[in-house]
Amino acid sequence: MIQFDAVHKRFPNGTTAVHDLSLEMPEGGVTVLVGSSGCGKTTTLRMINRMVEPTSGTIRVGGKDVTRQDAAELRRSIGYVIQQAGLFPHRTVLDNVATVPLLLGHGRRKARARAAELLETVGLTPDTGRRYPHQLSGGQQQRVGVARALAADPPVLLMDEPFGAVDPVVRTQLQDELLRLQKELSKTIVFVTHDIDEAVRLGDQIAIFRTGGHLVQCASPAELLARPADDFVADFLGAERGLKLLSLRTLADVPQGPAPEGGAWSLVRDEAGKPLHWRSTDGAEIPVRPLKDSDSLLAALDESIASPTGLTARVDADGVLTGVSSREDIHEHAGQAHTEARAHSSETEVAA
Ligand SMILES: Nc1ncnc2c1ncn2[C@@H]1O[C@H](COP(=O)(O)OP(=O)(O)OP(=O)(O)O)[C@@H](O)[C@H]1O
Repeated sequence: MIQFDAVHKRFPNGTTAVHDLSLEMPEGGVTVLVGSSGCGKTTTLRMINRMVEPTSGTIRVGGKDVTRQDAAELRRSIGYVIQQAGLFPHRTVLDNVATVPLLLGHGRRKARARAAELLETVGLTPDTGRRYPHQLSGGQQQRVGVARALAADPPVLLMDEPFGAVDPVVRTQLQDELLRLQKELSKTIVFVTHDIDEAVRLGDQIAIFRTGGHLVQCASPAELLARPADDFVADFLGAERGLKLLSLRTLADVPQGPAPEGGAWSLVRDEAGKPLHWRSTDGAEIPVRPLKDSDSLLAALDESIASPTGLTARVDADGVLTGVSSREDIHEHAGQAHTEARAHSSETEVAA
C-alpha cells in the first residue's frame, strides 16, 4: 500500500503543486490520477519515488516512510514508465531492458535472458530485442518501457501518461495488455492520464484533482460515475457518464433466447454455427457484431441499436452462437446497473 498523509508540495518559485493530500493507494490495485493540466498529478507520482521531495507530510510505501530510505534503493523497488518510454537510443532493445537486471548484479547472460523473457511478457517478438528504439513504432517502444520497468520485479509501478503518444487503436491494445499483465502480476500501480475513458477502464480507484493540487474525489469508477462529488467532477467525467458506467458492466446476466426463424430477418451462420450477418427476406445483408459474456453492456446497447432486429447475437469463447438478447432486456439491465451503482455508493457513504 502507498499512503499519502497530509502531503504538501510547494516549489521554490512559490507554486503549490500538491495541497494537503491524504490518499491511500491499495496494494495490488491500480490507482489512476486524473485532472486538468497542471493540477499536480506528475508531482504526486514523482514524490513516491523521491524524484520530487515533499515540503511537508509523509509518504509511506509498504508502511515505510520514503524519506527515510536510500533514494537509489527505493527507486529500484519502484518501476517507472513515462510517455516517450525514455529508452536509451544507442542501446538495443534487449540491452535497454537488461540494464536494470545488470544494475541489480545479475551477470550479463542472466540479465539478457531475463530481458528476453520480459519482452515476451509484454507481447514483443524475440527479433525486436536486436533492434534499436528508433526502429520500433511508438506502441512497441511503450511496451519496451513497460518491460524495462518490470525488470526488477518491483512491487510498485508508476506510470506517467504511458500511452499518451500513440493512436487510439494501439492505445486500447496497450491498455488490454496492461490489464492482462496486472491480472498475473498484481502490482501496486499508480497511473497518470488525461483520458477519463482510460481511467475508467484501468482504475480500481480514480483520484480526481483540480488546479492547485487539490484532491476533489477518490472512488471506484462505478461510484464516481454514479455519484460525482460536485460539478467539477461531473464536468470532468463528461456528458456520457451513464454510458461510461455501462462500459464497466458485462452482458453475462442478460437473458438470451433462440435466434429468430422465419421472420423478416434471419441470422445467417456458417457450418460451425458462427454468426455471419443478418439477412432480410428480400436479400439485404447487414453486418452482425456477435458479443461474448465478457463484453460490456455498452457494447451490447450499441449493437442492439445497430441491429436491424434490435437483437444482439451472443457467442461462446469459440465464436459459436449461443442465443440472442433483446434490446428491451439490455435496456432493463442498463437501468439496473445504474440503480445498483447509486445504491452501492450511498452504502459506502454511510459506511464512511
Ligand atoms: N520543478 C518545478 N518548479 C516549479 N513549478 C513546478 C515544477 N514542476 C511542476 N511545477 C508546477 O506545479 C504544478 C503541477 O505540475 P504537475 O506537472 O505535477 O501537473 P500535472 O497535473 O502532472 O500536469 P500535466 O497534466 O500538464 O502533465 C504546475 O503548476 C507546474 O507548473
